[in-house]
Amino acid sequence: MTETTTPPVEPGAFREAMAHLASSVHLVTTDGPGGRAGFTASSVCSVSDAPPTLLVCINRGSSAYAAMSANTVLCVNTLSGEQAGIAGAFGGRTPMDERFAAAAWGRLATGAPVLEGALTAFDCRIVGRHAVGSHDVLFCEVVDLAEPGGGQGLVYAGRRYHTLPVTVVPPHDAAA
Ligand SMILES: NC(=O)c1ccc[n+]([C@@H]2O[C@H](COP(=O)([O-])OP(=O)(O)OC[C@H]3O[C@@H](n4cnc5c(N)ncnc54)[C@H](O)[C@@H]3O)[C@@H](O)[C@H]2O)c1
Ligand SMILES: Cc1cc2c(cc1C)N(C[C@H](O)[C@H](O)[C@H](O)COP(=O)(O)O)c1[nH]c(=O)[nH]c(=O)c1N2
Repeated sequence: MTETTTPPVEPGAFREAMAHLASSVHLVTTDGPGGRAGFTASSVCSVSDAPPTLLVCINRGSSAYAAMSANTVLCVNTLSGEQAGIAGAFGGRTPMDERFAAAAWGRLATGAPVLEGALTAFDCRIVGRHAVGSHDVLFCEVVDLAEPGGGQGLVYAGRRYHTLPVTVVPPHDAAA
């Protein structure tokens, strides 16, 4: 009997397909005994609102991985359209001190760096993790929120950054 096996999808073909998706862009930051670190992330998703929980996917090869693991806290800083430059700085190969020198930072409950002017920010404790392929999926309980910074969202799609257009919503009676 001849066995037929479906050829696996090549990583390059998967990434090519993924390049069609649009994602919000975040800086995931941490500080604590393992040191200060951060990276640009698009693989971030809401999991639950009770308790409020996000997931963050981090490549175990990332230079931020050891600090994220040791500190067990992180902040998801969601970027606005004016903050594409700092997404580049945190997107790899730039020394950590240079990444953090590119912006102003505060702190909330966990002590993880909170980006001033971020569209929104979620201060989190890492409550679970699951290794999948090259990445760890971090389950992050949200323990504090930043004041919204205002502005339009930054979107990564087609390997480029875009700013969401300003949407003018007509008043209810005008739309009737
Ligand atoms: N989830 C991730 O780890 C992730 C996401 C986006 C970009 N990146 C990295 O940023 C750099 C620039 O990315 P790009 O969009 O210009 O080109 P790309 O062709 O490497 O990636 C296209 C898309 O594939 C997905 N992707 C890329 N690398 C991945 C990985 N290692 N694991 C899971 N998904 C992955 C992302 O959705 C990305 O937008 C690359 O080094 C890429 O690996 C990583
Ligand atoms: C738009 C965009 C989106 C993402 C990334 C990059 C860019 C440009 N990178 C890659 C990540 O930012 C980069 O690998 C780290 O900064 C680690 O690089 P160093 O090891 O520090 O040089 C990334 N890495 C990761 O582990 N999870 C993710 O969700 C993403 N998303």
